Amino acid sequence: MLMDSKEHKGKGFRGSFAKSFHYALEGFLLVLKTERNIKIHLIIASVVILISIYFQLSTIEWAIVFLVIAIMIVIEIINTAIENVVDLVTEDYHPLAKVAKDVAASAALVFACISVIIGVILFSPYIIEML
Ligand SMILES: Nc1ncnc2c1ncn2[C@@H]1O[C@H](COP(=O)(O)OP(=O)(O)OP(=O)(O)O)[C@@H](O)[C@H]1O
Repeated sequence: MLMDSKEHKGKGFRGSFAKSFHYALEGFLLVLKTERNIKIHLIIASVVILISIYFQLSTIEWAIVFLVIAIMIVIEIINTAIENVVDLVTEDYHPLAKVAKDVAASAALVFACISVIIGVILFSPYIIEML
């Protein structure tokens, strides 16, 4: 059984959980350090948060803002993982490597477009009111 084999290796639940958390954090820091796109997303997210503070969004609007930011960041993280796996499989040009990377990147593009639409829906009433 899984539990038995883990206990056999001397890894209790807490030990393995702490290790998993550590590796996940390492992964996130690596993405932050190496991926240009994630830096751009974080800068845009900071600007959106400042605008949201200025307009004093409602609780549900804040929840939408954070959800959109979180989904965008998660897509970039998964995209980075896919890119690395593709590079691990082949360093040569391969049509399937191109498909995998381009399709993964398209997820970020599609959600970026959706985010803009959500942003327009969310902020346009505040902007119109200001005019
Ligand atoms: N092994 C490969 N075979 C075929 N095409 C590839 C391969 N590696 C990359 N490409 C093509 O080059 C594009 C850019 O790939 P690359 O690995 O440089 O990602 P990137 O543009 O640096 O992504 P990001 O900016 O998110 O890190 C891919 O979207 C794909 O079209």
